[in-house]
Amino acid sequence: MSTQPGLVATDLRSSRVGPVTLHVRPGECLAITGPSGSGKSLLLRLLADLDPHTGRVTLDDTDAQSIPGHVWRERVAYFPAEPGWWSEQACDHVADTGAARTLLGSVGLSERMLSSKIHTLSTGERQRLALVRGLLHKPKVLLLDEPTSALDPDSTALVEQMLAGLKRDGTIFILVSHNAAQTRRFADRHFTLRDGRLEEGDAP
Ligand SMILES: Nc1ncnc2c1ncn2[C@@H]1O[C@H](COP(=O)(O)OP(=O)(O)OP(=O)(O)O)[C@@H](O)[C@H]1O
Repeated sequence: MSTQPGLVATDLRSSRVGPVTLHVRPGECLAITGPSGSGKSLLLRLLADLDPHTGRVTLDDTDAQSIPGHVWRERVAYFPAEPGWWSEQACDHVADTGAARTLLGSVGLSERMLSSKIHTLSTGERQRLALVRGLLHKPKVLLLDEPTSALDPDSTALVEQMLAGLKRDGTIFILVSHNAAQTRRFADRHFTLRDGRLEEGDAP
């Protein structure tokens, strides 16, 4: 049994962010707000071990440095505000179309979308497809960077509903969002990133 269940960052820092120390427990969502350019995305990238840093990050006592980077990022998945694509065909990004079908439906997308080319999809469709792509690995931590910025209110509600189910099942969330109403709805604790450091406060 882990002695510190959840995601723990200790004295995490890079040239632009930190030191940051935090502990997010299973089923908890921590929201991070702060001015544009304050380093919110960079902090998510440090937690996903995508950029050079010092300090330590563990998930259920497993140190990020003790397992291969791609395995860490399947468990601690970073969803950037602008997802990248490595193939023109949508289906190439989804290994298990059966599992994808249910997830696509839950965020208001049709399975037919998998036969589309990425550049023909709308920004909001790409945003939801990127979410589905990452969720197929069943991550224990979701690092969400403006996850519904391109979505209309109905699609946003669907995405939040799907994410709330994962949260109830114990998935950990760190949500970066300029959408104050969304962070109030979804997050349990609220932080602002100021001068590279996290300050806990009230819901915005
Ligand atoms: N790869 C990089 N190399 C150098 N500087 C970078 C790099 N990525 C980001 N920065 C800089 O670091 C700072 C923080 O960027 P970051 O993307 O984390 O901001 P943010 O708080 O997420 O902003 P926003 O709310 O606009 O998304 C910015 O000044 C940005 O220009």
